[in-house]
Amino acid sequence: MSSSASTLRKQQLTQLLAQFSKGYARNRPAIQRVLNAAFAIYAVGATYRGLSARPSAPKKDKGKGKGKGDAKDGESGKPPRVAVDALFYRRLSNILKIVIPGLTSKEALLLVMHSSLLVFRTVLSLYVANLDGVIVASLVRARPKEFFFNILRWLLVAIPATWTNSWLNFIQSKLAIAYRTRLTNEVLKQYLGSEAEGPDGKVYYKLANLDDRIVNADQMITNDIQKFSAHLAAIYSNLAKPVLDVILYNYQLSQNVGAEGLLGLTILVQTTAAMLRYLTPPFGMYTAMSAQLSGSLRHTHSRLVEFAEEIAFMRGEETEKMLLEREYASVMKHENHVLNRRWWFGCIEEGVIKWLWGSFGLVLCAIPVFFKLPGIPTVDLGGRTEGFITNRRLLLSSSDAFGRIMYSYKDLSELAGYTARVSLLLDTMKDVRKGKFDKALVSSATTGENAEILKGRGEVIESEDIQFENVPIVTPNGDVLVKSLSFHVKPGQHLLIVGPNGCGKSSLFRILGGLWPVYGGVVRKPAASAFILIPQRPYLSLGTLRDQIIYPHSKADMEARKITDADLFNVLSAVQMDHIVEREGGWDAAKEWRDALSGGDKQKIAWARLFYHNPKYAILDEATSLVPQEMEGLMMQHATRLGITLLTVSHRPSLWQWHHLILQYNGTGGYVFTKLDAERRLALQEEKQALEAKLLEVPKMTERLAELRLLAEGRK
Ligand SMILES: Nc1ncnc2c1ncn2[C@@H]1O[C@H](COP(=O)(O)OP(=O)(O)OP(=O)(O)O)[C@@H](O)[C@H]1O
Repeated sequence: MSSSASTLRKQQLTQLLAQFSKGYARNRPAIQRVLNAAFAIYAVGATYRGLSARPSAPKKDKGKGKGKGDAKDGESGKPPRVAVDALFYRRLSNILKIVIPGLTSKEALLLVMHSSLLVFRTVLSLYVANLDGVIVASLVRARPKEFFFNILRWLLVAIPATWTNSWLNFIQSKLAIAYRTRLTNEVLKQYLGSEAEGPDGKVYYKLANLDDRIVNADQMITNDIQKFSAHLAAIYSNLAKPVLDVILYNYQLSQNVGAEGLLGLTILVQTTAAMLRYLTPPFGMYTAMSAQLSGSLRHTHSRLVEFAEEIAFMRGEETEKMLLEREYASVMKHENHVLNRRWWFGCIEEGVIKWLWGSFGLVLCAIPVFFKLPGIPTVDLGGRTEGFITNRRLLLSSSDAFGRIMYSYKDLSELAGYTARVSLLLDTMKDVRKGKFDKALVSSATTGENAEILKGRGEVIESEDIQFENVPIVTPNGDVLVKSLSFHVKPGQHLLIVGPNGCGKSSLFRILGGLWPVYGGVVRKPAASAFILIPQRPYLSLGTLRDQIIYPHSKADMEARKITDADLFNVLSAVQMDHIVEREGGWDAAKEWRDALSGGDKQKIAWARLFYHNPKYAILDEATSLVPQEMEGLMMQHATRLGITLLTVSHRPSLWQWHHLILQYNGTGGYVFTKLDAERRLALQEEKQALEAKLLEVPKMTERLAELRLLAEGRK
């Protein structure tokens, strides 16, 4: 009884299975369609999930401004927090708005061309995969005519294929250049924002002096932007094309071997891919760190070039070498570490992507050979070979495309690294333009009255005169040099500023020039264009001799002012430098003027520049320290004759006679502002010096007196 029941159950089961396979075979085309559609959705979804943001790590620096945390991490030697996360996509989308400003922009057009070519290339590849199978089949079937005809087709396909690849590379490079240009233009616009923008300008100065976040802006603007652009241009083809390829190749493959096999293969590939992704080292962080370290090394080298003379005289070679070696060693340590991680990751990657997935694929290609698939007719040896070759090629292309999606995660991480660097630059510039600075403060800045001063903001009002009313002088790191400074200078009244080193004499000029913020009180002053500064070591630009005198004007500006070379010659005569026109080879001679002129000559050229511009006010910061006294007198006289009001910092008493007012700092936060009676002051100075000289004699005289006393007493 029981055995007949089990036989019945078996029969029922067999019937059920037969019904199922009949039903499956009947509905297979529909099932295939569903599986294919599911695969396409899955491929896009998996790629999206793989590339989409993981939640950013929580910020430790709560309360600080946006971007500050990253910046601090980046520049303080700690690894910057860089990953393919929400923060990366936010940063990237901000930068994308700059590099692709609109749908009708050149960049958008290039992207459309690029995408069309990518699709075209995939279609060609599908055609070539089929052709490959057909060629081998004609070989196996020993049909020479068919074989040669197919070879001809192969050669004909090569024409658009090679053309497409060349075009793709060309357009990708064009895109990289276009991105770089957009980004560089935007950065330069903000970096060198003109003074017409008022307090928002002079970002290059503020980045270097008022903020600690960026130590090597030059490296970021040149190298990092270029690398970012190249990566961004490449990532599109590295991602878009493989995703398209995976879908199209797999669709074609599923037609040949059945969507079921493909489903199994996908499950296996995805499992190993997840493992691979888990093992991927943080390449984004490595890239950002690498850029930061090499920037720092370059910065140290550029300091050596800039201060070569000073270092040579100080015999500082050993110290500089040590500094350079230390920087280089940090770069190398990091690069070696990255290299090691790349090495072992490369082994695992190739093992999995090429070999393991390759074996899965071969099994898949064998399905139509070993199993009879419903809906696919039985074929001869040639047909089987054709199918195998085509499938294998499709599979190789598909696994190559999938591999590229995997590899592109690495590219994406690197792009995240460069995106972090470029964003740091853009964010810091934005903050600096808004007057938000991030600088290490001195300890006194956070206590008592000083902290109160730092919280405040003063008022700047445009006026003909220069008037400070209760204005504190505060350094960028929060050191309060003078708590409340008040003085008033009218046009024509030359002001002399004196005081011990580091008391804030030049800092006053930085406030006048709009470089440092005003923390309190009221500053009345003309626009920054009414000032010309002559420092002790004047700046000489790249360009011709003429450019040195008229800087920052161009020759066109000069001509627009109706000034000729003959006028410039007169300007040079005023500082007794007219001979250099002939000596240096004419007005259009261009050289490195920093090296071609002596220290005193540079100061005289800067004075000539002052006479050319003829501004309302001249700021002279030890501007005559290297010229003879009689020359100094001539230059002062000429400036006064032109109606330029002088604001002078100098330790030379010979300059006193040219000034009407004096602002004297005492070095401990106090000051005296008064009329300068040069004659009286000189007389007092002379008397003081005479007394000091006499005082120096006192010990000698005391000693001699003691000797004389002994002699007088007859003891010697
Ligand atoms: N960019 C800066 N960042 C931080 N501190 C600065 C900066 N520039 C100047 N200081 C500080 O401000 C203080 C005053 O400098 P300032 O150049 O005004 O001195 P000074 O009176 O002109 O001295 P000297 O006669 O030696 O030229 C100094 O302690 C200096 O360290």
